[in-house]
Amino acid sequence: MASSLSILATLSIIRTTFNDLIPKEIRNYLLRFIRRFSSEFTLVIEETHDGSSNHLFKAAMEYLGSHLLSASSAEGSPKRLTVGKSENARKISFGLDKHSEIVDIFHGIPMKWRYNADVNTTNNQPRSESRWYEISFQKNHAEMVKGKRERWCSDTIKLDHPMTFDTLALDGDLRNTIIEDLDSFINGKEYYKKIGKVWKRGYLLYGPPGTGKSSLIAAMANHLNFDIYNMNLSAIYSDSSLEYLLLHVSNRSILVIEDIDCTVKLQNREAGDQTASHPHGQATLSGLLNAIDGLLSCCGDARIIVFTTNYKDKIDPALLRAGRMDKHICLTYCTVSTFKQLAANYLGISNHDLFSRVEKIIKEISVSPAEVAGELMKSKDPINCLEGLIQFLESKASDSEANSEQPKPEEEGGNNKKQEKVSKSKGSTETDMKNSDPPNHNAITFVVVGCNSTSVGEYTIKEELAPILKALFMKHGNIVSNCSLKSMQCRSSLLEIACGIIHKLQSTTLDDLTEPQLQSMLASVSDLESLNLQVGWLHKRLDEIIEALQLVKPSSTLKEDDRKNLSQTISCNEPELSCFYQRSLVDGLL
Ligand SMILES: Nc1ncnc2c1ncn2[C@@H]1O[C@H](COP(=O)(O)OP(=O)(O)OP(=O)(O)O)[C@@H](O)[C@H]1O
Repeated sequence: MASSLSILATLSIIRTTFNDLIPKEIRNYLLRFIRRFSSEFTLVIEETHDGSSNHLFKAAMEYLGSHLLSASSAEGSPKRLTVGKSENARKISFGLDKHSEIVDIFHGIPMKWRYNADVNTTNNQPRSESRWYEISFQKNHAEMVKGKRERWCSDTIKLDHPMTFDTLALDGDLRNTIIEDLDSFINGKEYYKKIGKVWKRGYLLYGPPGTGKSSLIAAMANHLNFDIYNMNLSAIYSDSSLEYLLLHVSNRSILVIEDIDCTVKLQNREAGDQTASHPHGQATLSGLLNAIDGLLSCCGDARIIVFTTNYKDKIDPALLRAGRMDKHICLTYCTVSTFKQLAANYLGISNHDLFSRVEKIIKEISVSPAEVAGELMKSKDPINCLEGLIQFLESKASDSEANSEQPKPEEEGGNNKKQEKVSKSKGSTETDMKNSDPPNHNAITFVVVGCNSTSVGEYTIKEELAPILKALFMKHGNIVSNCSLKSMQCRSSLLEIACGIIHKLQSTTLDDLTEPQLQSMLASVSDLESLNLQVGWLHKRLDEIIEALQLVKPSSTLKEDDRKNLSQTISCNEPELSCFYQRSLVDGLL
């Protein structure tokens, strides 16, 4: 199976490139020409392409490296193979010797692989070596191979985008914070090695549509000179396909999984049926988690993985757990500062009499940078653009005024999902979506989830917390069995509080937690204990996290001497401790 997928992958990438480079008419002509005069079709994959290294060549090499030994037992296979192990590889890999061939069977079709190498000379002096693979198969199988490849083609696309940190409008310190984070990651190879952590970084970008999540990814890639691989999870039909694709993401690249909340209904790890929601099967949550923690981790140098979502609350907490997504970055509606940056970029002006009118409305309504950028692109004349923008903003303001006068479905007791989405994003706008606003660290939302409930055994709990409750029961048993409150409804609510706290810990890094937040969680846990819930383990973990927080946060109330004492007691230095807790706020808890 893996072998077939690998061939599919390699061929599909080749086909994508072939299709990209050669116009359709010429392609059709070439195919007709080949069909008329030859019974064999050959694809040539050279080591370099357009002056830079060819990913397809690497993919072919890796595929052969891991499959040659088994294929070489077939009759007529070459008697010589090359063998080696590169610095970052986990196992030995094999290669075809120069000018040798091997036949691999794919869906019953023989595919002939040939490896060639030639020395280029100038004035009879050897200068460089050209290497290439040839894959040949019978032309009458072309349609079948095409059909099999189709679904792969859309899965992984390498993107080029001109956005940079100079052209991306970001509020306040966000730009510098992100650049510093990227730089410290990219320069941190030795540091990661020293602390025994895989050299990878995960970012979660969240915020309403059009606030620049994709643009930020492009700016990150351009800053680091990384490739971008955009993966559409809903088009991946199995974990092994996912695994294969991830294995073939090159080093120094950003793997992007956009709209993680809605592109795919990843099955929960506890759910047994992994194919129910898709007729062809589907990548699972555990497959993705394995890929992030395992595969992606061990095969290569610097890797960045980025998830984007419009609704952070809808993401499975397991994906948000600290250590998987190291940084959560909130992108927000347009502020005065982002508007000024956009005006400078698009219109080349840093001030104008009309600015004050734009700024006044922008402060009052939620408008995305994409919407503002759209207006600023409508004319070459700055005044026309600004007047158009003011008109647009005014009509948006009057629309939102009219909407706010309509009774909301929730107020009417309705349960309309679409409306729920709208009111949720409006809520976010008013609270934490403006990236200029300081984060409200003391406002704890334990349960930041939707309103659908589900049953876990005899208890009813918010759908999003169900996986946590199941894991909690597995590890700690029925913690409410001795509870002094007897009704299932009350017990369910208490379980929801405990799960809400765990959800919060799972989805936050130590950097983003404050002592008052933790003290408030601790107070809730003490209340639960006073009602005889068995949550001593959670109490203990919160105590540990508070200690760690005091140690790693210079702004905490701990005096320097206390900090040193604490550091000695825990026998861990500050960066180690910070790093440890980034990934293990909840490790072992469930
Ligand atoms: N912060 C920004 N600075 C400059 N341009 C922006 C910014 N945000 C959005 N834009 C413009 O709006 C367009 C759409 O933005 P982008 O696709 O990055 O938003 P998004 O948050 O990824 O949207 P979605 O959630 O719908 O995928 C971009 O191509 C860019 O031209």
